[in-house]
Amino acid sequence: MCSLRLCNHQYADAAQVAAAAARHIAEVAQQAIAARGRFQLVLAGGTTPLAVYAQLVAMPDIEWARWHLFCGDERSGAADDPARNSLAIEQIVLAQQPSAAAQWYPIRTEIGIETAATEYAALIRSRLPFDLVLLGMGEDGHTASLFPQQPLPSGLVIPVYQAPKPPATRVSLTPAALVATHNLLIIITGASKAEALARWQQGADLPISRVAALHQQVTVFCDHAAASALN
Ligand SMILES: O=C1O[C@H](COP(=O)(O)O)[C@@H](O)[C@H](O)[C@H]1O
Repeated sequence: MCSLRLCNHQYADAAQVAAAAARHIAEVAQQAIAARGRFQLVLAGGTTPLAVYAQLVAMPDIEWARWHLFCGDERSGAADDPARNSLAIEQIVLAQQPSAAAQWYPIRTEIGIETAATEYAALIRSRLPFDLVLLGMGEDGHTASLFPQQPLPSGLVIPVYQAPKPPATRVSLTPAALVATHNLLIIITGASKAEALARWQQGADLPISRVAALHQQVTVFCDHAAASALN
């Protein structure tokens, strides 16, 4: 058990976090499909979740044709830009599990971030609530493309300008959209995240803490390295 109240599952390393997160997601998927006939999953960007996705596609008994895959945020660029979160998801998930492709909803930043944000808001409005939103956390406490020192956004999806982490222009689901979900799972690994995780524990006003505070039951999986500065 980790001492951050919300960090309720601590594992030895990033590989164990990925395995546990994949098991958790698969369990929630089974329950959602039994209850509602489909599983609506919002995928996190960045590098941390890639090992989770690799674990998921290798799992037997997953009904990929019933999985509906959304993105929590996207970086601007062409669809095949290596910086795009969607490209990694397509290469890891859809290349292995093509039956999920018909229910795959990337944020199309190639059409421009304002238009893409408007388009994605219209798409998800009719799909809420999600079944599970998966989030990572950056070294500055950002999550999705919600960065510190930005005004609290309204609506469901926003264009982001001047992000401190490249690329500067992005599209992000807002806190209101990210918490419109039955389950919220946050994964945090590595020593480079330790300071931000400790700041969250101490009550700092970070995007990750703002989002987590809006959901009643947040699950956080972290590894020992990320938890190393917690009290
Ligand atoms: O830019 C982003 O960063 C965060 C954290 O990424 P990671 O590589 O440190 O895991 C990620 O959660 C977000 O979706 C992404 O666009």
